[in-house]
Amino acid sequence: MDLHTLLSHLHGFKNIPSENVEITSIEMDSREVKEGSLFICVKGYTVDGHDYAHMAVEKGARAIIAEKPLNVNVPVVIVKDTKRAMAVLADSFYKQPTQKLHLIGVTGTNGKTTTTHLMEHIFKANKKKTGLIGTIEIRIGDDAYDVKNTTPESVTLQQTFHQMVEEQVDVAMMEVSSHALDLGRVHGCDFDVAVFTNLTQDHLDYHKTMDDYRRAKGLLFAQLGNAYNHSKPKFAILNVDDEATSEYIRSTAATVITYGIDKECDIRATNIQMTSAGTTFTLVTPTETAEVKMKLIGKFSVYNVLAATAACLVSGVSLSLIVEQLANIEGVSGRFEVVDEGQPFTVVVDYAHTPDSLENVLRTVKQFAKGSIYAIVGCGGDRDRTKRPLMANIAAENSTEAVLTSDNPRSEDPQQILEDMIKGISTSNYVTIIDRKEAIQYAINKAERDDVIIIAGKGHETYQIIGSEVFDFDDREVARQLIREKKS
Ligand SMILES: CC(=O)N[C@H]1[C@@H](OP(=O)(O)OP(=O)(O)OC[C@H]2O[C@@H](n3ccc(=O)[nH]c3=O)[C@H](O)[C@@H]2O)O[C@H](CO)[C@@H](O)[C@@H]1O[C@H](C)C(=O)N[C@@H](C)C(=O)N[C@H](CCC(=O)O)C(=O)O
Ligand SMILES: Nc1ncnc2c1ncn2[C@@H]1O[C@H](COP(=O)(O)OP(=O)(O)OP(=O)(O)O)[C@@H](O)[C@H]1O
Ligand SMILES: N[C@H](CCC[C@H](N)C(=O)O)C(=O)O
Ligand SMILES: [Mg+2]
Repeated sequence: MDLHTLLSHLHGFKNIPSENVEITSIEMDSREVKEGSLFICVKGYTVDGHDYAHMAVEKGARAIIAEKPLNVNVPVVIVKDTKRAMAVLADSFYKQPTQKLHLIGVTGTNGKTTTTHLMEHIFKANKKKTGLIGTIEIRIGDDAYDVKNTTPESVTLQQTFHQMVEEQVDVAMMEVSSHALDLGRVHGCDFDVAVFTNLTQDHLDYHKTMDDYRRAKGLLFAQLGNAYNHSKPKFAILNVDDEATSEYIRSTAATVITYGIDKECDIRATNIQMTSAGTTFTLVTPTETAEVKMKLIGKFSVYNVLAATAACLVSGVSLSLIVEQLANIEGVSGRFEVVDEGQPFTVVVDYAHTPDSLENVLRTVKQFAKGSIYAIVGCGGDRDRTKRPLMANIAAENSTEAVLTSDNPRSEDPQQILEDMIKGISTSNYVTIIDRKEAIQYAINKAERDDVIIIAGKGHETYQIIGSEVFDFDDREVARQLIREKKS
């Protein structure tokens, strides 16, 4: 595509350079630039992409998009906000792929990965080719690709949608993080369905206040229906039991479908019965009622199932197929994943890394545990510090013994993170063990028949980030090995 055609998609933009050039790719990282690239300079949190413009030109960039004049010998197009321009240009370069897909976006503090994976399972059973973008990986059909972020930057995102269109994907579902909404990564995406799971504390390092965080998530619902194709019906699927929903209802032009448990709504679960082996409930929609039986447990799982069900229903899947599929869903990698080596106690690996998710998961364990509960918990470095004392307190209050340890300390001192955590605890039922493997070993050595060990925070992650080094570490593998050692 040539530069002039590409720039014509920047609405109202007049500052078009006289020289036209052929553009063969869009890049925001100078290291990725190839002959023919358009390089977009983005001011980051670590460095400023403008400082890499020369390197980009040396590597073959034919034009630059920047926020200030640059002394280089290729056309420089100056815009106010390169990130937002990048999203629009990427959408145009890849020929508006989201207009050709049925696109479902899921936002909320907890449950995004779980909800999108439930939907993927149901759509696949409905014989649709699926695309999935989120924390664990990108999937197109059955092919998986690694990801760096839950919601990728716009260029990667649009390129992924383009690949999905090429591979004839029918329905795409993605997690939309608050960072992505705030940073304009999904600007220009034509969502057909937007789902809200819940809003509780997280990411206050980035958003500063809960109001800012709530507003960022709300952008998904405000954006819904404002994009290109107004003739297609748009749906906002909202959790009626969450306080933020009333604001999101006001901010969207789409048809609102509410779901929940406690309050009146369109898609509701009643008569919820739970054992350690699974959950049953009656699912009531405006037109149908069905009995759901599933292996997932916890009230939070019922919410995720309702959200996924609502999104599938408005996308044309029958309730009978949804209910049939819910019965055989095993769960999502690293979410309440049981490590079973035949030991007489239970070990669960879970991705709870926020106060609310930790409380939900520990309360669920408490409901069924016959013996002691060991809660192994850490808090990420370079992330929301205010959640540390809250999470430690929740761990101590809802367990027999909390084992506080490291969870990706990154550039921070792990000992300091533990000290931030223990400030929230007023009881004495905790130990601190910096080394995560030793922490897991401590609990496994202590566990007796019927006890439950919950290893929280890392779920599917297969690494531990200490300083700038990334070490192999998989809670499930470490636990498995230690259980075997204990048995022998
Ligand atoms: C805070 C944040 O969002 N950071 C993202 C940001 O990094 P950054 O601002 O540090 O980038 P930078 O290193 O300063 O680089 C600035 C620019 O210079 C360019 N550059 C840099 C070096 C070079 O040699 N040449 C060059 O051109 C970079 O490509 C970039 O365009 O841009 C990177 C490139 O896209 C992202 O990968 C990175 O996400 C990091 C990994 C991250 O941890 N983000 C988290 C906070 C995040 O976004 N999380 C959300 C939510 C997670 C959830 O709750 O599920 C997510 O969606 O993942
Ligand atoms: N609906 C929910 N409400 C509260 N907690 C939940 C809910 N669903 C899952 N959880 C808890 O949160 C953890 C993370 O779930 P999941 O990965 O689905 O969330 P996410 O929103 O994708 O998280 P992230 O922001 O890290 O991508 C789970 O392991 C579980 O402990
Ligand atoms: N997407 C979340 C994941 C946190 C997972 C936890 N293991 C940590 O590293 O803090 C984040 O980057 O804040
Ligand atoms: Mg996720």
